[in-house]
Amino acid sequence: MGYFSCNAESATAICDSYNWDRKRKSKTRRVKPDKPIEIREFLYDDLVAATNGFSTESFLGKGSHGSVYRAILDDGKLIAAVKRTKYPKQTTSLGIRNCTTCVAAENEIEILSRVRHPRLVNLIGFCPDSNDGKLIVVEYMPNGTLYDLLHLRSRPPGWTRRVRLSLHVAKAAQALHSSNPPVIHRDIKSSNILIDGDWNARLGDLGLALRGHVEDVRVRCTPPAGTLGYLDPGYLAPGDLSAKSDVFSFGILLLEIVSGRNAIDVNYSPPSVIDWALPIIKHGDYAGICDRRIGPPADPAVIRQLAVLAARCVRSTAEKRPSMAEVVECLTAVNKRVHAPPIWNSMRRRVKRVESKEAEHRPSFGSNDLEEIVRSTRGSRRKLTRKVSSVLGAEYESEDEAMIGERVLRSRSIGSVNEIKAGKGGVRKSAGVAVKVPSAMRLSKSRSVGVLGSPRLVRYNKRGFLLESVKLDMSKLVISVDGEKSDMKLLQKPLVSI
Ligand SMILES: Nc1ncnc2c1ncn2[C@@H]1O[C@H](COP(=O)(O)OP(=O)(O)OP(=O)(O)O)[C@@H](O)[C@H]1O
Repeated sequence: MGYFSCNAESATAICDSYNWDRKRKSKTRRVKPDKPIEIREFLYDDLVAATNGFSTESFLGKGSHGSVYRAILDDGKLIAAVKRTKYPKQTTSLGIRNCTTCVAAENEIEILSRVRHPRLVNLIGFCPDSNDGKLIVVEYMPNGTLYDLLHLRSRPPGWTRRVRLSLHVAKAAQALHSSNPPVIHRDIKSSNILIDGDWNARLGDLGLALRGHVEDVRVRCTPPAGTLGYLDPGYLAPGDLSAKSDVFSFGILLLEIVSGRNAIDVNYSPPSVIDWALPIIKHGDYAGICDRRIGPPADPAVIRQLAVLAARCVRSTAEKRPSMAEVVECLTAVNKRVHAPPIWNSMRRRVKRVESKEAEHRPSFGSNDLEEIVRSTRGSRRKLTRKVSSVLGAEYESEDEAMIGERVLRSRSIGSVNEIKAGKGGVRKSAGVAVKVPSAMRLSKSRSVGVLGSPRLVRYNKRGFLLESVKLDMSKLVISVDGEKSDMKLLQKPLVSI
């Protein structure tokens, strides 16, 4: 027997339960009898005491259906969250059926009393005799919402955490979809994802959820609902609803997780994350949708798979979207990848670290027309050698070797410009740039350390610390070295005075 109404005195607190997992019912396995979900009934006064009279100190947040408070119960042994859904004043007992707030509260209790999962914000109990509204007691989530994590924290989460949280949400949605009868959440969004004490994501707020098969009268008669920005555009009438509407909302959430931008954000053009991200993904510029605060993940396959998955979830034809089970499978693979990156990723990360260190010191030259050349100041080669070797994790016997070492390694890691080999003088070409190279001087004279195989001009101070690093546009640049005693000059665009 399940829970039907909180108003009924006889409301049953023990309901049918662990039915989300189809595998549990597989014929090949011995099916254990389902453990009943225990739902507690709380006294109003106990909840008032547990929340210190619904005080501001206990206040956790406010949603469209009421406020949420932290409650200390069972002599401090249980910390829970109490959702206080206030009924509008004009609501009479007859009007409760038409009051969306009342329906949402009833609905949440009814569904959560039948479905339980480690990735959901599970129901602990309720208070049946509150006269001005409903009190729902759910598991307390001490680390806020995914929305806070993505948009309000000063330190944004990294890729490992983002992928892990996405997988948790997908698992929660899959659990709902695979329960019998299925549950469609209808309001998957970052503010409905709560973060528990172990930093796992939990899907909460089942106020709009629908339990039943799509052909059931109740499902067929419930008007569309959801949150703008996450709502499936194909869900215009009750009959359009399917689990794929949740998949759409999840796709938007995934784009939000990857990009760190809101589902609708007027600071972007276009404001809708889907209109903004899809053209970029279609061009194959997966890194272009990454949250700029953290940059793309070390392994490009991670962002590619996330972007492609999100794009599949938000397809306009619902049938073409993957099922939530498929989404879980895909994210499980991405999660493995992001946790155990290939060995070359560590190399890539080290090079990135070097680049970001350079960027910290980079002055703004007011021009983007710069590509890569490397140069050092006089008398600093020994220090430079040390710096380079420490960065690259290798020691070099001589300064010449160090320069060649830096040139080759940089060139490989960036992989964009041809190498210029040290040796006899003459004119060499690299990436379409003519470089006059005097013999011997490049590496043995202290002033100029030569041209490296990457389009960046770097200046060091006397102590060998990086002062500036400038990108150069190789197509507009000619570099010449005026004999053995002089430095390199930029002939066409003297943007940097050395
Ligand atoms: N179980 C919980 N544990 C801790 N804090 C919670 C919990 N549930 C909700 N909150 C906090 O209360 C706030 C309001 O939650 P609620 O679910 O009522 O609304 P919402 O999801 O933010 O908005 P809406 O009702 O419009 O969907 C949340 O943003 C969160 O900060």
